[in-house]
Amino acid sequence: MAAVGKSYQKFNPRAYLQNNYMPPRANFTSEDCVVPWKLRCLAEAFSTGELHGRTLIDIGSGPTIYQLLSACDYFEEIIATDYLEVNREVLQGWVHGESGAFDWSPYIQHVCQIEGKGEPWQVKEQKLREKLKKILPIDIHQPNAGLPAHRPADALISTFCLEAASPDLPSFQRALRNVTTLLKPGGHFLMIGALEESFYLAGEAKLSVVPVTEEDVKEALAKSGYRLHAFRAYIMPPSLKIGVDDVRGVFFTHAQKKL
Ligand SMILES: C[S@@+](CC[C@H](N)C(=O)[O-])C[C@H]1O[C@@H](n2cnc3c(N)ncnc32)[C@H](O)[C@@H]1O
Ligand SMILES: O=S(=O)(c1ccc2c(c1)CN[C@@H](CF)C2)N1CCSCC1
Repeated sequence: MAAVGKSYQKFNPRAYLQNNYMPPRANFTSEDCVVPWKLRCLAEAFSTGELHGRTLIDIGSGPTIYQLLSACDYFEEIIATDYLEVNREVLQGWVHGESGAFDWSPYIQHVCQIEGKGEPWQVKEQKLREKLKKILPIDIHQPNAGLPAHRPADALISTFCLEAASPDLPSFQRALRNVTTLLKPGGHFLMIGALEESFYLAGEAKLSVVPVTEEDVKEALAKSGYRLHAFRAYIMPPSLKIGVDDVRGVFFTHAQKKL
């Protein structure tokens, strides 16, 4: 794992955000685009009311918060985590409303629109800032993902982390087992990730990704003691392949840790 950690030392959060979360690659013009698809998967999962409680932990948050927008109405506290201090600092900057922080308002506006509650986006933004109580270091390859002893979380979320931080499939499966120890029995886990991706760029950094298929993800979840509620896949259109990665598709999965 030392090699993975070393490769992340050159990870540039701003380049990463540029490559994946800014127009033209990231756009909301059509519900068929991948960003609306991801946000809709998350909004629908939380709208069932099945996921709620005291604490939600986001595994490998990176410099992004879009993945937490639909969660903030259902949890008292949200804990973001990342391996890199540079990413934790970017998140802290957004929480504090620092000038120069990434503008997530298009994402917040879109989520308010699809949630259909008439919630002003500034209200949701402030709510998430208040709920984002901790931003902690994490290493998914360590027991308990290296987090300090903590009451089991009521739910976990993770987006594009496990496959992007694991050199091979056994490592991916072990990492899932490690993060699962953070989740209470009966707790829910929402994961979004890359299908059959082998690399991605983030400035100077070229990161290796373990290519996973739908079957690989389902098998890993079963091995970690989850019951699968939903699995959806989005196939990346050729227009979105611009060289910053070789992702073939995106998966969304909703799983529940067996009692
Ligand atoms: C592709 S980014 C995903 C960021 C964000 N969740 C998103 O949806 O865009 C992968 C993240 O995994 C983090 N990471 C790398 N190695 C890790 C490890 N061993 N444990 C936990 N996170 C790690 C990186 O710092 C990076 O923020
Ligand atoms: O949401 S995405 O599907 C997305 C978003 C983030 C990532 C990937 C894909 C693939 N590489 C990951 C590296 F691990 C990061 N998307 C890619 C097309 S443009 C908008 C963002």
